[in-house]
Amino acid sequence: MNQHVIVTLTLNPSLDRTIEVDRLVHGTVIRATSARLDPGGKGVNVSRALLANDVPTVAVVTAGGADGDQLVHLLEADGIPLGAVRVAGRTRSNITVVEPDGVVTKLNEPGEPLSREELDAVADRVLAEMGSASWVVTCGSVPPGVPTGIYARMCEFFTAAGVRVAVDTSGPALLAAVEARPFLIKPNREELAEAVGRPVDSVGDVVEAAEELRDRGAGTVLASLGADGAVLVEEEGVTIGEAPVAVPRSTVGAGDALLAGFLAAGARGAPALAEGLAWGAAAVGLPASRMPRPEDIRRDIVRIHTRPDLGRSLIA
Ligand SMILES: Nc1ncnc2c1ncn2[C@@H]1O[C@H](COP(=O)(O)OP(=O)(O)OP(=O)(O)O)[C@@H](O)[C@H]1O
Ligand SMILES: O=P(O)(O)OC[C@@]1(O)O[C@H](CO)[C@@H](O)[C@@H]1O
Repeated sequence: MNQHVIVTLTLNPSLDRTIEVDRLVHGTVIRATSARLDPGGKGVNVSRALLANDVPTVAVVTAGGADGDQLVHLLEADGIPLGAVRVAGRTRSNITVVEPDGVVTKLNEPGEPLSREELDAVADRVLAEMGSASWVVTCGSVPPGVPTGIYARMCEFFTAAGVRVAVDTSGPALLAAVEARPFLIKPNREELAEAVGRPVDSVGDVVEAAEELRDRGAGTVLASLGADGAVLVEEEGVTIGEAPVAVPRSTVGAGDALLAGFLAAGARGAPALAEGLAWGAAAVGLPASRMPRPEDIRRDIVRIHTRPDLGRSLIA
C-alpha cells in the first residue's frame, strides 16, 4: 500500500481568471495587459503544487455545468489525478486583478448550493480514494446553504477511517472543524484573529491564538502571515520562519503552496516549515496561481528561528 498519497477535497472549486492591469481605477474601463485561466480552489492548488513536485495526490472536486466541464478539462490537461463529483449547481468563476507591484484584488463568487446527496457522494468519493492516503486535506470556503459544520463532520468521518486530516478554511466552518480534532489547520492571520475573536498584531499574539485553538481541539497549527512568513505551533513547540521575495508577482495560492510543501516534507518541525516556506515564496514569485516546480523553489532563502522574537509586530 502506498502511504504517501495526499487526497485534497475542494467543495467549492473555481475557474480562476487572472487579469493583469497597469493600474486598477475604480469605476473606469480598464484594458488588461494579459489574461490567464487556471483551475482553482484551495485543495485544487494544493494538489497542483504536490503534483508539480512529484508527490502523489488526488484532487476530489465538485463540478457543475459547462464551467465544471472546463474545470475538469483543465485539471485533466495538467495531468492531475481527479475524483470529480458531478453536481447540479454551476462551478463558480473567481477573478483576480493583479497590478504591476503585485497587489492583488480578488473577486470570489459564492458558489452554488450542494444537496445532501451530492455531499454524500463527495464523502464517498474521498473514501474511495483514501485506501492509499496518508492525508485528507479539506480546503476552501463552504458553498451557500451547506452547513458550516460540514468540514467538522468530514474530519470526524475521515479520522475515524484512519487518515490524518488537515483543514484550511475560515469563519464558522474553521471554528466547527477545530472541535472535530483535525491533525492540522492552516489559518492565515485574519482567519486566526476571527477564530479567537481578538486582533493578532504580534508574533506572540499568533502563538497565543494558535495555542487556544490547540486547546480547543486542533493538533498542529500552521499560521501563515503573508510576507512575515509562518508560525508553526505543535506539540513539540513553536518554530517561526520566513523567506523574503524581492519581487512578488502574485500571492494567490501562496498559502496553498505553503501547505503543500509542509505536508510533502512530513508536516512536522523546522524541516517541514522550511520546505513550506520555500514553496510559498516560490509561488509568490510566479504569475497568477501558478504552482512552483522544483526549479522554482529556492531553499537557501528560508530563515528559521527556533527562539522566536514574540514581541515582533506584524503591523506594517
Ligand atoms: N509578499 C510575500 N513575500 C514573501 N512570502 C510571502 C508573501 N506573501 C505570502 N508569502 C508566503 O506565502 C505564505 C502564505 O501567504 P498568506 O499568509 O498570504 O496565505 P493565504 O492568505 O492562505 O493565501 P491564499 O489564500 O492566497 O493561498 C506565507 O506564509 C509566506 O510563506
Ligand atoms: O473562496 P475560497 O474558497 O475561500 O477561496 C478560493 C480561492 O480564492 O482560493 C485559491 C487561492 O488560495 C484560489 O484558487 C481560489 O480562487
